[in-house]
Amino acid sequence: MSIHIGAQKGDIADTVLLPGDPLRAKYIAENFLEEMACYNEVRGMYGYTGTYKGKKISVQGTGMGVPSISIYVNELIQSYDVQKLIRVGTCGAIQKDVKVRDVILASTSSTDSQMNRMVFGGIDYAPTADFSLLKNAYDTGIEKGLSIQVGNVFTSDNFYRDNNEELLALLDQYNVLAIEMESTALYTLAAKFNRKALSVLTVSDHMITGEETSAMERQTTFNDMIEVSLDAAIK
Ligand SMILES: O=P(O)(O)O[C@H]1O[C@H](CO)[C@@H](O)[C@H]1O
Ligand SMILES: O=c1cc[nH]c(=O)[nH]1
Repeated sequence: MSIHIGAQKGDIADTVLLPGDPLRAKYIAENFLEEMACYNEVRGMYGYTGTYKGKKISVQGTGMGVPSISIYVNELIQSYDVQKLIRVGTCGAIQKDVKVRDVILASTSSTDSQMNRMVFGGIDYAPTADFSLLKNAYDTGIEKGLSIQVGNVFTSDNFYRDNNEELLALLDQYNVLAIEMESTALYTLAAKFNRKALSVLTVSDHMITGEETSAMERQTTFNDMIEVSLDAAIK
């Protein structure tokens, strides 16, 4: 057991999907995994292990924001030796040609996260996706005929920002596709421990046009993202 995950070693697969919302973890386990069992209920942050197309896969909620996902990624790697970590999250689109329900593969992530500043000080580290996972996910998405975008996302410590309009204009100008709150931590920790990581994101709302999905849709569905992630994980 680790501090925040009540599993024994061996209960968790070496590949783990990571939704921010623990109820999305439950949805994925119940709808996509066979022979699944719940290994974690600590803090309601559900974790499940099952099989997908015969391969052992786990899915673990991470909570929202860099501090929360950092706890789960650290423990999954250091206590359970997890090798491949794939975030299955939601994001708000910035670019006009990115539409609600599109799937984004974050090749890299920019950030205002204080946690990375504490690690890197004055250096601008570039958190980066694992290329093999990114390629597998991209190829899978194209095979499925999805509207799939690859690029830079912005990981913010802040959901409600006072300077939102200025920030969106700046990120738009520099071709950032969308905003979310965890990818930088995932990529930075994966690099630190030499693991493979990818963030697959569904656009849940558009920050320029105001179009959005329902809370229920964010909690469940988004099946394209889940299938792309599971198929990329086992390729
Ligand atoms: O849907 P999840 O994976 O939680 O991701 C996004 O949604 C949350 C904000 O509503 C943040 O965690 C953000 O990154
Ligand atoms: O962090 C996030 C996630 C989804 N939508 C947003 O606007 N921000």
